[in-house]
Amino acid sequence: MLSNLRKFVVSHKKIPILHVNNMCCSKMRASLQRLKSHVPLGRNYSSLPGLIGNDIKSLHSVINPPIAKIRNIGIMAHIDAGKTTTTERILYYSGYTRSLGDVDDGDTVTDFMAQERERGITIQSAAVTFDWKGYRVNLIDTPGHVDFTLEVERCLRVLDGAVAVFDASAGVEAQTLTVWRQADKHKIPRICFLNKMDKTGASFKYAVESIREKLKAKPLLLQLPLGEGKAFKGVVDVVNKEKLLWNPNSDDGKDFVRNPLLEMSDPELLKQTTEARNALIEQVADLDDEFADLVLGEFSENFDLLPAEKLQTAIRRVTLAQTAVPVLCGSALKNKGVQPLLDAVTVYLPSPEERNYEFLERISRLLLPFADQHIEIPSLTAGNIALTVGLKHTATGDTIASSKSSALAAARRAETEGGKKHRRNNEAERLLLAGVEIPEPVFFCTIEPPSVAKQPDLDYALKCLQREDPSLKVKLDADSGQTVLCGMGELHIEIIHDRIKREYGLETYLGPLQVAYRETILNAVCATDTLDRTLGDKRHLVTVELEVKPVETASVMPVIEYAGGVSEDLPTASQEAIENGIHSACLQGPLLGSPVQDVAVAVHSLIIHPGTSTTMISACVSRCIQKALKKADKQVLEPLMKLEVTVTRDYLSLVLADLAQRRGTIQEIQTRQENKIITGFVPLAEIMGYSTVLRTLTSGSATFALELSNYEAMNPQDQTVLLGRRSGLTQVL
Ligand SMILES: Nc1nc2c(ncn2[C@@H]2O[C@H](COP(=O)(O)OP(=O)(O)OP(=O)(O)O)[C@@H](O)[C@H]2O)c(=O)[nH]1
Repeated sequence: MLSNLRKFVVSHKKIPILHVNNMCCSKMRASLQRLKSHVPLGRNYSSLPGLIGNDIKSLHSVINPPIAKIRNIGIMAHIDAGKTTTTERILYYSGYTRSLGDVDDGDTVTDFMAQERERGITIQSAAVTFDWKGYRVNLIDTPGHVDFTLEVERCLRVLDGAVAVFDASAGVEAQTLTVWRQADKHKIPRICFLNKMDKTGASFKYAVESIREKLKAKPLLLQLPLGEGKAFKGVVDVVNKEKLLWNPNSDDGKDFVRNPLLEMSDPELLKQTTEARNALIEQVADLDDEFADLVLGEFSENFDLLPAEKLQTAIRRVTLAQTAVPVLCGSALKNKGVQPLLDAVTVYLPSPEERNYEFLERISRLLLPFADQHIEIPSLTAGNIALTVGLKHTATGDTIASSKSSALAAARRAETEGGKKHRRNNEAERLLLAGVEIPEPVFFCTIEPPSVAKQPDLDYALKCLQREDPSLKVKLDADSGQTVLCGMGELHIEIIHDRIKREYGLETYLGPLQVAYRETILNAVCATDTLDRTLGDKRHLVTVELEVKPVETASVMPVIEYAGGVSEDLPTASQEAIENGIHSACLQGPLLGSPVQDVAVAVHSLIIHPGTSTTMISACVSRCIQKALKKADKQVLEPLMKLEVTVTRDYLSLVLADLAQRRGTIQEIQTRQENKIITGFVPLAEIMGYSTVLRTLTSGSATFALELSNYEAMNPQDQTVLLGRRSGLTQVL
């Protein structure tokens, strides 16, 4: 079966651990089918002579470059900053494609899912491999829309470096902050690319300032733009004091000249560049002691004498140490500035051996990804990214070892290095790659197959999609027996629905989209319960006395406490049964059947008759908690979203008035060039279908980004309305 394609990273280190990640799973499935029938994508891949033709020999010679010459990088940004367009240029200049793809024409290499091409957005990450000036670059284009945050996260954990792309007219936008934080978490060295320098309103200074202020990063200005907006024609290389000008008559941007800045021809620009270079040298010297010694010793009198290579080496060190980020600029759409960006990737971002991965070596079937094409290869050296097929029991986030003993050995080593204590029977679990953090879904809706006979097919499709995308949750509604989809947003659920149709041939029906509420209690309540049941000749008897009380954890995992007498001599199996009972009871609150958040459960006493099964213990505890929750004063919590709307001045008051009607609270209104940026909070229930409303209100000129902030207590009136609607059975929002 081809349904189990998985992606992994192979390490340069000795430990045979395989890191599995299923990026591109469905894409690769599509590609395999496409490859079989030899239907090209309408793009020319002839720069890979002999490769797609299964010529393993010729391939072998190109797949194993020295590790120091490998760069595994991701491209990340806010939606629409231009990642895909930049990637297209990169592929073109590296010789991977022969023509320039265009997002707006729907013919890019990396956005090859039908939904991506139709909507002009990236949904799944796509991997491509190409060479640039003797370096092997494995590049992953990640989605920018907030609904697909998890996809970005699972890419980041296997990457060595990243290029953060910004819209130079907007600077740091909401989703940039999210991906930046994710990259911080995975300690990914980065380069910033200020794209869209050709756009009206583009401002290098503004964008750099926003990197400094919002991302709290130290930007290293390696370039200065030559003109902005319509006047943008090239860049100045600050490190080398050179001017890079693109030929205005060249329609693909391949033709550009690099000339040293001279006193005679460019006195003003030379002065400006020298100042920028001196500032850069001082900034790097502040961050790197070795460089500071060099600069203060040999070159203190005249920074002009400092060779560019020495400065580059120091910039590389601070980039790898993540104490600063190199900043470059250009316009991917107008084909300017992409080649120097590629140079910077090879010069400043790390090779796999400069990162602390400890992965492994071989697997039976290996594929090298070229977006939606792939080539089977016999083996791969460490440090590369590839795909594998046929893993039936793995899912996103798994780490695979070649053998249990190697995993244990590696775990032991990790333990020694980490210097932490660990339980013996848990050794293998220790050697996991940093897992992906799966965000909680905020929307749900029912999904029905076209007929009852198709239910197994739907279950299968959902199972496969969930393995690829753990942010999609599927559950069964115990009352109605319906399948329920839980997702990250309207777009997320829409795409899943569409994929079930296109990839699994099933026309399904979605129920109305509903908000995933939570519940909590406002006071502490005690309850007792006894379960006495005789099954066959066995008597099961349990009596429990417990207390549920409010605590502030912002989590649906209840805090569990035992009174002194209870925990003594409590067998592990009984303890597990109690905790299972507690957890299952807290999954369905008494108000809406939603998960209960912010509670602690204290077990005061427990009497178990000998021979009572653990299932009965769980059932008794669960029933007792339900009883206590019912008695308590209860509160519905609703998802509160952080909202950022970018709108022109003319429409500001309209948008604000509309937000007020949606129970929105405004945090601040900033001015960014001609635009106003509104940031605030609004309940999710009030913001469904907002994209259409905003488009209508502002004649399509405004954009917005939405992110879950927290769960907030609903006010009593709104709660009464909601409960009233729910008791009338289905709530339609
Ligand atoms: N003016 C200008 N427009 C650009 C530039 N780069 C991209 N665009 C346009 O910006 C829009 C978004 O470009 P994409 O490349 O799809 O952006 P993206 O970041 O990949 O978007 P997602 O994948 O959906 O997050 C398209 O209409 C592009 O034509 C640029 O350098 N200048």
